[in-house]
Amino acid sequence: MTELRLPVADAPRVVVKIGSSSLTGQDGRLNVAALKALVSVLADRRTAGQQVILVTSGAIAAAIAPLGLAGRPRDLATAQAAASVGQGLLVARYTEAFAEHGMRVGQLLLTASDTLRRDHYRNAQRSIERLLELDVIPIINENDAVATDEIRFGDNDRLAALVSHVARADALVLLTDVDGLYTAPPDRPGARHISLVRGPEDIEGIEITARGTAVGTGGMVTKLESVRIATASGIPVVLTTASNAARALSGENVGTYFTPTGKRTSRKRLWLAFAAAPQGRLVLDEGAVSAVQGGLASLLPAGVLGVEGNFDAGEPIELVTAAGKVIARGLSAFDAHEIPPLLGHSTSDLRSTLGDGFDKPLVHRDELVLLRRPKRPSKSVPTAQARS
Ligand SMILES: Nc1ncnc2c1ncn2[C@@H]1O[C@H](COP(=O)(O)OP(=O)(O)O)[C@@H](O)[C@H]1O
Ligand SMILES: N[C@@H](CCC(=O)OP(=O)(O)O)C(=O)O
Repeated sequence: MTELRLPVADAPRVVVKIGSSSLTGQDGRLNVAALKALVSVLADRRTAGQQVILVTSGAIAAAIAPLGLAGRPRDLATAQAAASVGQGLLVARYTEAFAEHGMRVGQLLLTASDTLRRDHYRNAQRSIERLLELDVIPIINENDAVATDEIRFGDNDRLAALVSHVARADALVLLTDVDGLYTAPPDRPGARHISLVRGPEDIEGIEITARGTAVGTGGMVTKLESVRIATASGIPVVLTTASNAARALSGENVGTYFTPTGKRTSRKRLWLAFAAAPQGRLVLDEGAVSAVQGGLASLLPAGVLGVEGNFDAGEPIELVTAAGKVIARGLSAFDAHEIPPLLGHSTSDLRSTLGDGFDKPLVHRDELVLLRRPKRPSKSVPTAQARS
């Protein structure tokens, strides 16, 4: 075990996500041996005192053979029907496999909004908490059978990160078919394994693809999105193969380790940063960009050059530099059409000319989330290492 990985080995509560690629064989059928091997590792962790939450893919893949489908369905209706058939089969297998270790499971099927809308979030949180108190292993998948294209993740990577936030987990382990992140898709000659990532700047310029395996969804793109969500909320992530699960959970130096980049953030800020669809933009001058990036300032009309889009007060918008780079997201305090007359004026001017109610920030700092932090001055540890 390495000291760096202690937060995973000692995590009181861990979320483990296993992808479709690790649970299905070449023939598209559920690989029951792989499922049982994972269950055995998780059961050992539970016996050792760690609380375990499993986010598992595999419902659609599990239905390919029984329904006689040629491959993974591409249209939403067939994918939903396949998920409905396969989910039952999948959970039945988990129920049997955990029962062999004397453990019970509970199924939760969530949609994206269940992890982000306030009332749904609290319900999911209460439900997971109670299952854990009852010593039940929560088994979670996306509710594919009812999730429509607009509100669906499609992959389980981002769902796992949001579940880690909902469940206040201490670590997230993503299990897939590659032993971590590489500088390019691993089948590419010269691709090098990366063992440690301390922030987005450590992986700038690496090449990743959204195309996963034949049965997986999202490839490395959604895994890095998941990492971004979890680490920004203070949760360390290990990305490795399913066969390394036991070693990853006990803190051994396998796969890629992503250290936290921030502290646990509120549900509202999480939604703003990762899920909300921005309805417009404010273009900031250089002074406003530095003030906002400093992390403590609200956005005042004096530092805004322009407004784009047609949004209402309270809706999410992007804050961008004059060159169009998005630096933050926030909730607008004004309707878009109210903003142009305010631009360039100080709040005291606005109070004297337009009256109370117009002297407030366009975006209050409590409703603002930075998306890019200024670069760290230096790196002391090389992170991309040649594969041995
Ligand atoms: N830079 C990269 N490093 C590692 N894997 C990558 C990279 N770019 C693309 N990939 C691909 O991502 C795939 C895993 O994604 P996916 O098939 O969606 O898995 P899962 O079903 O486990 O979610 C790997 O098989 C790998 O080929
Ligand atoms: N919810 C889907 C999972 C979608 C999927 O394949 O996700 P992933 O394994 O993260 O690429 C299922 O159970 O089939």
